[in-house]
Amino acid sequence: MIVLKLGGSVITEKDRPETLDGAALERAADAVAQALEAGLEDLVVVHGGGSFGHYNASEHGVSTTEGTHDASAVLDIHGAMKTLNQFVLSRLLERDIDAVPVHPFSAAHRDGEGQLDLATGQIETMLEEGFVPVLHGDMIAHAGAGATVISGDELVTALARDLTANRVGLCSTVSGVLDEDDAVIDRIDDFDAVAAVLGASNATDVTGGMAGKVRTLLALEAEASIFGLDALESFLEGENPGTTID
Ligand SMILES: Nc1ncnc2c1ncn2[C@@H]1O[C@H](COP(=O)(O)OP(=O)(O)OP(=O)(O)O)[C@@H](O)[C@H]1O
Ligand SMILES: C=C(C)CCOP(=O)(O)O
Repeated sequence: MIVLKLGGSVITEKDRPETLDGAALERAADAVAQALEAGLEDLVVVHGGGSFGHYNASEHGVSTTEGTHDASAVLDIHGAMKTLNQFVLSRLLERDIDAVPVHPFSAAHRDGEGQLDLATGQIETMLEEGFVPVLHGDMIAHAGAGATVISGDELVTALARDLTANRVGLCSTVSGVLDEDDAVIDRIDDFDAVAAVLGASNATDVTGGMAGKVRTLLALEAEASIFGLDALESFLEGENPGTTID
């Protein structure tokens, strides 16, 4: 089974509020369709926010740790993510992929320690029935904080662990984690060894950019690959492009 994240920085124009990168999303959808046609059976797709969600969250002062009790703020952020989810679903459906939505707001929460609890029974059943579940970064209820943001990266790690994924891929706008000379780092197994080169996103981002991504993926037992859109096909074919986090 593969858990694949389509980064918001790839499928949207991250520096222009609520703007899709239509061409990039079409390319990603083509690569997914090709892999399914070639025999890939179990695939869970997660997408990030890019210019949907992050701007709204930032305007409302909400992040993965700073919550809100204002339902209209929750709906604003959740609504933006659902709009993007609808775009992703429709591009997949156009390619005859049986993609169905899973909205984390109704399927997950954090406890008082910030620990994530994500229901996965419905996702397992969707997979067994031949669907491709498509989740997204979202807002979720958070004990003691109202509701906070959950990133697609956190969802990827929780899904990979709970569904025992064989392969985990994060398709982002960069060809991997880059070092100080902008060369792709082949493998990362220690946060401190690369902390100096890990930055936030270069656009509005409430979930920590590349530093947040690497930290989250290091907590996962399975290996994960971070790569660019050019390498999505090769990842889905079984290669390990970009940076491997283990
Ligand atoms: N060392 C680094 N190597 C690569 N990218 C880095 C590095 N440090 C910071 N970045 C930034 O991290 C960004 C990727 O993180 P970002 O969270 O934006 O990706 P994403 O997951 O594709 O998008 P989203 O969070 O919207 O889903 C890059 O576009 C770049 O600006
Ligand atoms: C900003 C929101 C609501 C979700 C962000 O998810 P990410 O882009 O995967 O970090």
